This record gives sequence, C-alpha cells and structure tokens, in this order.
Amino acid sequence: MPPESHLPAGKTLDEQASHCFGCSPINPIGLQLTFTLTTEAENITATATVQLTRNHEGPPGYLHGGIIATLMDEAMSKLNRPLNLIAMTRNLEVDYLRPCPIETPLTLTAHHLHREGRKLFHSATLTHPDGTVLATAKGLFLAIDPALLNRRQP
Ligand SMILES: CCCCCCCCCC(=O)SCCNC(=O)CCNC(=O)[C@H](O)C(C)(C)COP(=O)(O)OP(=O)(O)OC[C@H]1O[C@@H](n2cnc3c(N)ncnc32)[C@H](O)[C@@H]1OP(=O)(O)O
Repeated sequence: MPPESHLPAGKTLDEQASHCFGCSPINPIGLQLTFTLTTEAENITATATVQLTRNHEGPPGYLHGGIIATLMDEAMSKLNRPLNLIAMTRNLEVDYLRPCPIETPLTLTAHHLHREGRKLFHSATLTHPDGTVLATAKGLFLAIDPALLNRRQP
C-alpha cells in the first residue's frame, strides 16, 4: 500500500509536507535537500549531497550543530516512506566527531536498522569527501496515525 493511502482524502504526503524546512523545494529559507532512496530487500537507505553556506554557519567556516542535527533528522525521516509509514522523530542522538565544513560537498546517508512495532530505529552519517566521518546519529521514529498529523495543522 503506498504511503499516500494512509493520508486524509485530497492531500498527498508531499502536499502535507510541502514547506518542510529540510526538503521542500519551495521553502526559500529551507535546506532544499534532495535524497536518493535505495530500497533493496532489507537495505533501506537515503543519501544526499549537502553543500551549505555561511547562512548555516556556527563556528567560523563550519556548520552550526543544530543544522547538523537537522540534516540527520531529515535524512532518517526519508526512510519512513519506503516503509509505508508516517512517522515522527521521538528521539535523536548526534555524535559530533569533527567540525563539518561549509562550502564543501558532504555526503549525508541514513540507514534503516530495525523495527519493533511502531518504533523505527535508524542511523545516519555525515561524511567529508576525503572519507572522514564527521558526525553520526541514531534516531527513533514513531509511526503515527496520519489523522493525528492532520489535526496538528492550524
Ligand atoms: C509525516 C511527514 C513529516 C515529514 C517531515 C519530517 C521532518 C523530519 C522529522 C521530524 O523532525 S518530526 C518533528 C519532530 N518530532 C516531533 O515533533 C514529535 C513530538 N512527539 C510526539 O508527537 C509524540 O511523542 C509521538 C507522536 C512521536 C509519539 O507519541 P506516543 O504518545 O505515541 O508515544 P510515546 O511518546 O509514549 O513513546 C512511544 C514509545 O517510545 C519509547 N521511547 C521513547 N524514547 C525512547 C528511546 N530513546 N529509546 C527507546 N524507546 C523509547 C517509549 O518508551 C514508548 O514505548 P512503549 O510504547 O513501548 O511504552
């Protein structure tokens, strides 16, 4: 069953998330991330190349830690769709291993690890083009009733 079939009539998932700070192509102040999804058997992966600017700076020349957490959250959230679930982040843990440079094409990758009922366990990494892993993350996402998501909208 495609994920859209879980949503209220007349609204697709993309329409509901159309201004997402992480991935909307029409949010002018968003990150406008685009992901490639791999859904082979048990291997569900989302990957994006991320090259951000001084607008996302924390330490001089490096990404703000909150932006890095956003990247991890967004990448892991992309794994829920191939699982045919609407889910929200319940717990996010980030290890900041090295400073993450701006103006550099970093690789953002998320993997689905396992599922226990409504609980979806994912991981993510942000990697420098030289192969250095700059940050890692673990995420717990909770599948929700799509009607709950709709009620949250004003
Ligand atoms: C849908 C399209 C969205 C597209 C945009 C995606 C954007 C990127 C993703 C996000 O950023 S979503 C926004 C940030 N997240 C939120 O705003 C979620 C706010 N939290 C909630 O609304 C509720 O907590 C939630 C709906 C996620 C779950 O509420 P519930 O009342 O159903 O569950 P609860 O909070 O009681 O916790 C569920 C289970 O998780 C367990 N749990 C919590 N932390 C845990 C942990 N760290 N490890 C293991 N288990 C944990 C907890 O013990 C419990 O276990 P049991 O059900 O077995 O008792």
